[in-house]
Amino acid sequence: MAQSLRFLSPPPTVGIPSKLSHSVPPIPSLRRPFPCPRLRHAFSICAAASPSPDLGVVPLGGTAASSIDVDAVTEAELKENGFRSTRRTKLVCTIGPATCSPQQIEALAVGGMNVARINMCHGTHEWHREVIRQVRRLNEEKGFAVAVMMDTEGSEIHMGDLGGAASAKAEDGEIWTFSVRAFNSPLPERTIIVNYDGFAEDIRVGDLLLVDGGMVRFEVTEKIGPDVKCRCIDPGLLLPRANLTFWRNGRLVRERNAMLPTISSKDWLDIDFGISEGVDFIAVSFVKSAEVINHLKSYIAARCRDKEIAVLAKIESVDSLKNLEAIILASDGAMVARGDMGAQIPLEEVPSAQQKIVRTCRQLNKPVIVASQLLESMIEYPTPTRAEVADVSEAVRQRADALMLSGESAMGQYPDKALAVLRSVSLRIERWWREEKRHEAMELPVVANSFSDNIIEEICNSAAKMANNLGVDAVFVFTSTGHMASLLSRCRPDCPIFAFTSSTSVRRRLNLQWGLIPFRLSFSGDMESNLNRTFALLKARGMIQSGDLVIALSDQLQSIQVMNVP
Ligand SMILES: Nc1ncnc2c1ncn2[C@@H]1O[C@H](COP(=O)(O)OP(=O)(O)O)[C@@H](O)[C@H]1O
Ligand SMILES: C=C(OP(=O)(O)O)C(=O)O
Ligand SMILES: [K+]
Ligand SMILES: [Mg+2]
Repeated sequence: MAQSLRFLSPPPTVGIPSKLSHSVPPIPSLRRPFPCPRLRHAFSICAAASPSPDLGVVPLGGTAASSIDVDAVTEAELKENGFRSTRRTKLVCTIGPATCSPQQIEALAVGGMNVARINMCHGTHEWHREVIRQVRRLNEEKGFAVAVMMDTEGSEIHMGDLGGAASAKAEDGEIWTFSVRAFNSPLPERTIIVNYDGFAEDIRVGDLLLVDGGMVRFEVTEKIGPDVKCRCIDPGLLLPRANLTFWRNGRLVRERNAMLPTISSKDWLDIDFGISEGVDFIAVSFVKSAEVINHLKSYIAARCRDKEIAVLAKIESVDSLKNLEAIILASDGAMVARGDMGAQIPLEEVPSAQQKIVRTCRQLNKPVIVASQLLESMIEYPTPTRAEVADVSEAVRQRADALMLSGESAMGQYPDKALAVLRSVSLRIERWWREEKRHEAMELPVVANSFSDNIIEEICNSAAKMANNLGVDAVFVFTSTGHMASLLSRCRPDCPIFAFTSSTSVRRRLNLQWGLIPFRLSFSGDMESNLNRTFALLKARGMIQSGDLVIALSDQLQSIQVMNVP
């Protein structure tokens, strides 16, 4: 009964559809992210009191006790615009052929990328390894905390690689053959290879075959052994390895393909690769239940005792919506994967599903990413549609932790401009909602499962409330695991949260969460000396000023301190 997926050879790593094949423009001179001449320097900062007069030359990797790691972009933002105007919504960019060079990755980091996503549906391990190393190098050399997210392929049914062509146009009324046969290249005309052996058996004459969630539609007209003949009824562009779903009587068909494993054997190899390269997040495609998340988490825990990798559940299938709460509870975060979700449930149900997922994640204190087609038209055009801006602003208004670019940054013509749009829309909408005081206060259930955790949680809730009522400039939190920072983020306070942690990997993981500005800093159990040193370090760089009002917390001390920076 078990069905298997055959995995077709990966596509050429730099195959961009011909209508999109331009070279990627340099960082646009207009709308430059931050007009800051200091972006070229490295950013481990020495305390003013430090014996070294040379600010900024602490060993890279920032292990010196008297240093603090922060990137130039954050520094410039804090210095020039103040705490209040920092962006709270985090940005994830999918790296692809349009953005894989060191210069392009740096341009994205400078433009506000908090997390780089690599999609294991595409590219080779060598290609992905190079991207991961570039991100790491950038972090080490320039003080960034860009996290790496690996997104698994999952057992989805998808097309082959079009015999090397970058794309193929399917016209209205044309008959195409979808086949599970192994063809020698060149492929016969109008033939598509399907990676799922059970395809011809599961599908029936009269079914609708949706490519890429409905970008192109076919009706099944005939089955001949392994070949399925289909008539194109909604024309469009077929892209290599596009995903396939089939519908019968207005509903998604889930035959034996529903029994395919969530994590395929190829996914396990990719996961081993991700573990050995030290990615920060693994996003699991087509999650159906909490078990698979628990399984992966224990697998990771057994393989890497020293480093933690957070597991994100992609909510995109019918089953994941049914088991939403259990899945989110088991995970370290979630993604609203609207691309496939829109092929699995009626499109008009996607917005309410998004709202529900975002809400559930916040209640359970898990970061959530809203993904797919946020700025789809910017794959080809330099400005977004008004509808896209409205969609982005809705996700910001829902106070999702992060927004994600897919094709816009992976293979579009305007990756930097797309990122700039996410950034400026986020900033504007956040400011608007703060000014209008329009954020509904959300009832936050207790998530702690021990009394001491409960104390920490209450401290965070109270500190966030005090921060709003007193109009403080920032909340400072000294956190070793990041947990206290994330509890503060959950409260979505009006002011930014400066999260100080001694671990570079915790710092990167915190970079996915709403409102957190993560710094790497070694600190002790002595809160007074931590604070004095932190104030001195930040003041020396002009990131805070005497008189700024700050609330300070630490996960080693059960207290809330309110003070002016001396
Ligand atoms: N590593 C890569 N190599 C080649 N192309 C890629 C890569 N990553 C992404 N792409 C391209 O960017 C498009 C959008 O990315 P994404 O949304 O992550 O994938 P998908 O369309 O498969 O869901 C992909 O369809 C593919 O054409
Ligand atoms: C993010 C998604 O997953 P992928 O791009 O891997 O299909 C999605 O389906 O929206
Ligand atoms: K994927
Ligand atoms: Mg998907």
